[in-house]
Amino acid sequence: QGNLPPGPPGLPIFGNLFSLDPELHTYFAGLARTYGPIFKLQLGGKLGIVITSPTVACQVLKDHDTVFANRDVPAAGRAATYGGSDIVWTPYGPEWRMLRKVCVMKMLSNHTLDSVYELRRNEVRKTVGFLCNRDGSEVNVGEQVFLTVLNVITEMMWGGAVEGKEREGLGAEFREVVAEMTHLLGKPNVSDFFPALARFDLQGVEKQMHALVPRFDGIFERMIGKRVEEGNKKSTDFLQFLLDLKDEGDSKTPLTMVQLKSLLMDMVVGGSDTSSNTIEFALAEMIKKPEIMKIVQEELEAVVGRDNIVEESHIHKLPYLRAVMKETLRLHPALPLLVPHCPSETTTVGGYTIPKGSRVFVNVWAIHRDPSIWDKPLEFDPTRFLEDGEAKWDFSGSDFSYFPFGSGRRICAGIAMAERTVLYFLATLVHSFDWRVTEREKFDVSEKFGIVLKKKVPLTAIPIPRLSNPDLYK
Ligand code: HEM
Repeated sequence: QGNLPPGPPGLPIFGNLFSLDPELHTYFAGLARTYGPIFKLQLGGKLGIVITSPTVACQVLKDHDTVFANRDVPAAGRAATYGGSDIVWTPYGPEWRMLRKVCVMKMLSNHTLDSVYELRRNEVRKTVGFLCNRDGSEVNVGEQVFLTVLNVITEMMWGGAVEGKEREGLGAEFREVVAEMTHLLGKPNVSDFFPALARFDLQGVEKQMHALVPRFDGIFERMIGKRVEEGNKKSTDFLQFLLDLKDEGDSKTPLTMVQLKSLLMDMVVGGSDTSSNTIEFALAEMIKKPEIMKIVQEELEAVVGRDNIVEESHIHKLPYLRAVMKETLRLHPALPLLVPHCPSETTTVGGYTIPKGSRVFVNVWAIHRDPSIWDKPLEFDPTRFLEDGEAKWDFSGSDFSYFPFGSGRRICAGIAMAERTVLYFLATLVHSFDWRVTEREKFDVSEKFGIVLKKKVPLTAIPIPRLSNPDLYK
């Protein structure tokens, strides 16, 4: 086994499995204080390795990137994505490269995103209208933001194919299924820790996931069937692009129907909760610190004006708001442990042996709060990302003290989309409304762990219109 990293003592057979705290990110941060920036946990038959420093993270995600650009696919992940045929779970190799290229260079490129701005705008404007008509009553902010982000994604996937009541129904259905899927993905599963027991699916995680997938698959099949029947070659949405690509089939690694559906799944599951939880946390932090909200509103007034509405083209002129997004992702990175990596061969990192097949967690949440890197790390202070910080810390993953989207080959495939969605939507919410909350909620920004981090108590607030002209809300 070589020189394995240190770690807490465990029980025979089960190792440290029974001492796992459900809030894994804080639990791991606590263990790192005792065992250092690289430590091990025996999770039944599986070795878990936790990385908690920029130096070691750099070795994993940069120096040995190709070795660690693999995944140890959990049973729930496999069940959710047609056997792991999507970008997130496909092993590093030609198929993953093809999927990534399709996604990053075509579907989520700046060019494509520009061409579908109108769709994002429509959805955001609809939500603004809805919020304006709440007549001083509370709204569940996370729910509204999620539904909007999801509508943007589905619009981009298959355009205006779904309208009216069917659309509302789909929104509610998707929210429920995404929530249950992320819950199952974040839940420790005996099948993953004792592969010999996997076929018994003792906790029923796979069974539950298999029951959820058809609810998406049915919708995907319906949309695909409709499109193929109509032969709508004029559409410029993702679905048409993917169907054309599949039909071309001339490359060495052709796109299969299963991969096509898995890509749709990645968009829905990977793109919705992440962006909407980030917006919810950002708003909650600004409600907690009204002086920051005021600066953002002043910046918006100077750039957009009170007698005008925010457009996506404004977001490049809003450095303070961008700093708010960065600071939100520093304190509340949407994927606090990234998506676990897995070395394809035994490798030495930080002087220790990391055996092939281990499950490697990079605790980006803890690095983002490390007092040896960040001044007053627990304070929400966007100014640290202005001036020198603006260039120093970006989303590219080149600085291992700040990398909320990961780094290296497996870095998030949706950064450009996430940036636009979060900045544009957040700007609109803060520009169009003042947000009033009850005393209790004013100070609450606590988190609940999951593969996607979320607010422990959903943010409920009253939107108070603040623009000069009621017509701006139509
Ligand atoms: C604020 C929003 C978001 C954050 C913070 C975020 C963060 C991340 C992180 C940390 C990873 C894992 C990196 C690793 O494995 O080391 C990831 C992977 C991924 N993200 Fe995002 N993400 C966001 C939004 C999105 C959006 C909008 C999409 C697409 C519509 C998306 C698609 C993906 C995909 C497909 C992967 C898997 C990449 C691979 O394994 O090659 N994400 N994201």
